Amino acid sequence: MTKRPWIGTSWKMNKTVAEADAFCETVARSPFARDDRAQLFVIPPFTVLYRVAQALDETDLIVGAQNAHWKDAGAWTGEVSPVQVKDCGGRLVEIGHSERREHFGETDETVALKTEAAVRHGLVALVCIGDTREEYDAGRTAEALRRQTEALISRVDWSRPAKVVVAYEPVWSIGEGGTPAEPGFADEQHARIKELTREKLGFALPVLYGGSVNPGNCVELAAQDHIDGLFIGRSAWNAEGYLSIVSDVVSSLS
Ligand SMILES: O=C(CO)[C@H](O)COP(=O)(O)O
Repeated sequence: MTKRPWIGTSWKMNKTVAEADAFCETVARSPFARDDRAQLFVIPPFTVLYRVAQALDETDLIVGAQNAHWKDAGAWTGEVSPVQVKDCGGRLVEIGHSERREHFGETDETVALKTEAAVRHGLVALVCIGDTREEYDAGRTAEALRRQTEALISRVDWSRPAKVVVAYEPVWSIGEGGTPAEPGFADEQHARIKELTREKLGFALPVLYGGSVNPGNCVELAAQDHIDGLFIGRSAWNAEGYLSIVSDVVSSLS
């Protein structure tokens, strides 16, 4: 069966309004703006979420937010709710990125609450999990992934349609100084996560790989049996870089 990979990027805390506009213009004009060989997605910061959703409205890209609270509204200064994300045109919420776990107190429990809320509001919950350098060095990758996977699925009402996608992002592979996971190693972890979700839910959740994806490793990573797509940071912040990875991956899989 031919794969239809997810290929997307989070801009993290980057891009002005003008830079966001330029990215969207390039992507919207490209042949990949409407291409059913891949599911493209882009996750801008909140400051331009509405604008990016509008700019990409005529394309097949999914636009999402980098976080959303578990409550619908209320006295939660500095937070944004899933209702507000939807209102801005967001269709996806990224949850539990390692930078939020490390710097903003995100825990397995808040990830579970946010995943449940995003799903309840019909959003795609893109939930990031990953082993830290210490866990990896101690041979505790499997244990870390089991704990985080069990948490993320724990509160969702699976008797209703639920759109949940997992991103395996080894913490040691992310950002400047990160080491991309070897494709074979990544594939083994993806297989593990998928098997665990199958065991618990009766079906396997899609699992994307993230962490130093670049033009040199994207094709091999995307070709792995259990890798359902790529979640890219730095190499996709420039629209041309993003589209070139999309083009390479899509043509290698077609
Ligand atoms: O979230 C990520 C993808 O948007 C992830 O942190 C990977 O970042 P990168 O190492 O800069 O690709």
